[in-house]
Amino acid sequence: MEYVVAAVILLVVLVVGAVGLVVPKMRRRELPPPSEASTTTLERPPVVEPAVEAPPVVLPPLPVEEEELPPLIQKIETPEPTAGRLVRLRARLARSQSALGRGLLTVLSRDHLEEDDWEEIEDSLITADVGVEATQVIVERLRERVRILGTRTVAGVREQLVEELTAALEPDLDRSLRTTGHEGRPAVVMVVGVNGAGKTTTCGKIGRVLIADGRTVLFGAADTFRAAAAEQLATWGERVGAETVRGPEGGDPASVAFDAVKRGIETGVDVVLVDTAGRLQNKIGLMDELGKVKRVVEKHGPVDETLLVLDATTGQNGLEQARVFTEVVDVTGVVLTKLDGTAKGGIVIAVQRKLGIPVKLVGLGEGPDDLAPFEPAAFVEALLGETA
Ligand SMILES: Nc1nc2c(ncn2[C@@H]2O[C@H](COP(=O)(O)OP(=O)(O)OP(=O)(O)O)[C@@H](O)[C@H]2O)c(=O)[nH]1
Repeated sequence: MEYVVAAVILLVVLVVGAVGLVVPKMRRRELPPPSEASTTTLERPPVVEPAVEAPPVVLPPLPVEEEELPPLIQKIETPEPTAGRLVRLRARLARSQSALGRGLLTVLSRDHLEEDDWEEIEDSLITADVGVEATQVIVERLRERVRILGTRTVAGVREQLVEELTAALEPDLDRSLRTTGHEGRPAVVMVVGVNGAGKTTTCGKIGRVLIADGRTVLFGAADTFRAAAAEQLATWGERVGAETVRGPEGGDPASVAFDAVKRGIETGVDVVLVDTAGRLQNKIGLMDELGKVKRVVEKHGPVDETLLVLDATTGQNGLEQARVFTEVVDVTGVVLTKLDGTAKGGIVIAVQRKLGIPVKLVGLGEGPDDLAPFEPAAFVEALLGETA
């Protein structure tokens, strides 16, 4: 019996041991193939750590790509200061004029100046559009100085030439723009000239000159013949934050000019700039119309400045046009444009001499700030270039 009990106990122990070995193996086989993590989890139950306050994680800022959005309001430009513009733009002039300076100085530096040499000097000046009359005066004065001085150095001759050309440009003329407003009324500037001389462009550039000098401006687009002109002027205005008064295409230019000044009075600007349509001096009807524009504007008060825009590349022909304009409107100043595109810078002397009106501004390129107040001495220096 004892043997039987012992055998049963032994059997039970064996059975339990066998089951203990087999069952875990079976369970493991049922599990999906273990990953490292899952193995760890199975073999080591997770330890519950005591709650500790984790230090704040400071992440570096993510680089944000800034998308360039179109500006809702167009950026208002700050025009270049006007002081020293002519000196800055002198290279434009020198490029096309240096032949004149070189030619004159080469002849003037010769040991003995004969009649032929003086004729050569005259020809150079006439070719540069200085005009016959002015050339004769300049050459006469130079001859006199050379005769008195006797020996000459290149530097000395250059200085004399600078002095004579500057004197021919009448440096004492008042070239300031009359843009001082009146009691409760802005100054009015009218811009006139033949087709394509550069009136609209110049109007825009003058606006920038005035704004650069701290004035407020309103444009009047009285060129109602050419729809693009009003558009062009409005664009100039937008760029510098100036209002433009326009009328219907083909409308009455005098009425647009009148409305522009009226608006200028209401808004209290310093200067109203009135752009007019280009017209040929031989078209009597159009010239009469220009006179009307001026008279209508003058119902508000006198026009302070009437600027005649002349294209320097038209040379002596431009002078005849200019003369007719001075008969119709009282021109108070000349703007000579496109001087960057001609080798005939001497036209400035001829214009002033023939019209007796000061050149107040010169255009030296198509850029918005390529308009400079005219300074005779700086102009002559640029005209002669860095010649030796
Ligand atoms: N190189 C150069 N071009 C200029 C200058 N001034 C004006 N222009 C150019 O001359 C062309 C005619 O200028 P506008 O201002 O349209 O002339 P406009 O007198 O108003 O013309 P109309 O309205 O047809 O009478 C344009 O292409 C201007 O860019 C300048 O000083 N130098």
